[in-house]
Amino acid sequence: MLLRPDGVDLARWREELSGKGVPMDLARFAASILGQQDCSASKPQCCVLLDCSASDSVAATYPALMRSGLHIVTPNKKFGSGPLAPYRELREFAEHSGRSFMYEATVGAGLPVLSTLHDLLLTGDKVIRIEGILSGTLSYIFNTYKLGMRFSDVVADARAKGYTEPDPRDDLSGLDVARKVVILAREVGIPAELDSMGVQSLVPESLRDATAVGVDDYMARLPQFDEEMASRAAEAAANGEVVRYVGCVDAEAGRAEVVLKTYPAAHPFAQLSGSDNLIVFTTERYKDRPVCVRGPGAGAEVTAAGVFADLIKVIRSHPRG
Ligand SMILES: NC(=O)C1=CN([C@@H]2O[C@H](COP(=O)(O)OP(=O)(O)OC[C@H]3O[C@@H](n4cnc5c(N)ncnc54)[C@H](OP(=O)(O)O)[C@@H]3O)[C@@H](O)[C@H]2O)C=CC1
Ligand SMILES: N[C@@H](CC=O)C(=O)O
Repeated sequence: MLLRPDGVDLARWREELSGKGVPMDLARFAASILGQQDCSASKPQCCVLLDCSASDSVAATYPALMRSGLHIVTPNKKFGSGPLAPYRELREFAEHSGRSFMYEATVGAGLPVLSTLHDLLLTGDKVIRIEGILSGTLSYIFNTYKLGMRFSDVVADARAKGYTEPDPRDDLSGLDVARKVVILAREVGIPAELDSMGVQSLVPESLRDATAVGVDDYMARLPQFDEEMASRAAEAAANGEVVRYVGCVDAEAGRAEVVLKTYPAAHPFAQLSGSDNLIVFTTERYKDRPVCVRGPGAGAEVTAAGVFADLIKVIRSHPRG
């Protein structure tokens, strides 16, 4: 892993590294590693791929990289919510080979969501239901937006704060929440696939079709949705309700879904602030008073902390690689 020295400009640092032949594309880097000898045999130290991109092509290299001896730490949801068969194979390979696949930051960023779930399962608890506000971006938008504001301004603000995905369409379409729900559902044994998840988009058809335009064009077209959002929010407010985007895993029914619902203003989902996530685990052990994990669920600092904690765990549990 290469760490940028304090005070060095990112662009200049990148230029310097590529001048020294350091590959800056993770997928190409992966290919170059695979061209070498078995990583675990050739290097005594712990080798970890730290994928902090949102790239499908980097995620596709995980199985081969793990077979070559690397551990994988990532906040990237593409592999964990990708096709089920390779996902299961990688988890099984990791289990038998002692390689680690660590992905805490894929759900709730730095919040202990997956580790809490793992500990509940590890100690014999049975999950009944997982429900929550799983998007820092959508939470921020709903918590910040007030009548009279422009919806598009609040989205731009969330993007500037580093809460959105590299492509904010993933957040506004509900796809990012659906990915997190797939990851959670698989933890409790539901063979969830992203394609079969019912996802309700926050933005209208006309904007959803804008796949051909780039992110900046999309952001420029977003004000077209301002009026519709204002009338939707006004309607909910007139009924004393708020609109929230919620992911739900019903472990008993073996079902997972993402829904846009209205809640009374006193509901815990309506009481959040900023980019807060709130994940509620109802289990056999915690049936009457479920376990709740709450806190900021997006942003560079908290996400980096989640990734770093995973990295430290890998290094500690594999001191010799
Ligand atoms: N932002 C957040 O709050 C959270 C993010 N995540 C996840 O973290 C990941 C990163 O998100 P975020 O930091 O917000 O996104 P950014 O767009 O800020 O950063 C992504 C980085 O990945 C780099 N990148 C993309 N493809 C490659 C590649 N093939 N090889 C090397 N570098 C590459 C990009 O470089 P370049 O700019 O040159 O393209 C960019 O620097 C995503 O998977 C996201 O889902 C998870 C939890 C919270
Ligand atoms: N874009 C995501 C970032 C974390 O996964 C979000 O808003 O929650």
